[in-house]
Amino acid sequence: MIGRLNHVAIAVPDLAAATALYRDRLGARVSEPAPQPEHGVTTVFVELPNTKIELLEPLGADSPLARFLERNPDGGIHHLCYEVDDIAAASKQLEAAGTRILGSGQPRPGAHGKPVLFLHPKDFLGTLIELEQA
Ligand SMILES: CC[C@H](C(=O)O)C(=O)SCCNC(=O)CCNC(=O)[C@H](O)C(C)(C)COP(=O)(O)OP(=O)(O)OC[C@H]1O[C@@H](n2cnc3c(N)ncnc32)[C@H](O)[C@@H]1OP(=O)(O)O
Ligand SMILES: [Co+2]
Repeated sequence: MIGRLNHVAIAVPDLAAATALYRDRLGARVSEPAPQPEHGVTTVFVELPNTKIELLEPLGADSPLARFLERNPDGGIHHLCYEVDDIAAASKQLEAAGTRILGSGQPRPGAHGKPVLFLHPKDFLGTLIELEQA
C-alpha cells in the first residue's frame, strides 16, 4: 500500500524563523509560504534530494496544530506523509482493519492539490500518518 515518503512535517511556532534556519543555517532550498486556510496551516516546503520537509505554522483560530504546539512550544515532528497509488482503496482497507481516519473520513486536497487523509496517531505507534494520492 504505502510507497514513497512524500514529506516529514515539522510544526513550528514561527514559520519565518524556521524557514530562515533551514535556508541560511542548512543551505536548503525553501518554497514561499503557502496559506492553507481549509487545513488551518501555512506551509513552507524544504526541497531535499530524496523527499521534502514540510514546515507548518498554525493558521486561524482552530488550527489542528494548536494543542500540539501547546505540548511542544519549540515545535516538533508532526507527521509523516506516505504516497499511495489509490487513496480510496487504501482508506477502505484501513477502515476495514479498524484504523481511525481523521476528519470527515473522506480524502480532500492537500498542499500539493492531491487527495490526502490522516490516520489517528494512537493507531500507528504514536505517529500521525498522512496518506497522499501519488
Ligand atoms: C495542507 C495540508 C498539509 C499537507 O501536507 O497536505 C498538511 O499536512 S495539513 C497538517 C495539519 N492537519 C492535520 O494534522 C489534520 C489531522 N490532525 C488532527 O486531526 C489532529 O491534529 C489530531 C486529532 C491528530 C490531534 O489533535 P489534538 O492534538 O487537538 O488532539 P488531542 O490533544 O486530543 O490528542 C489526541 C492524542 O493524540 C496525540 N497526538 C496529537 N497530535 C499528535 C501528533 N502529531 N503526533 C503524535 N501524537 C499526537 C496527543 O498527544 C494525544 O495523545 P494522549 O496520549 O491522549 O495525550
Ligand atoms: Co503534510
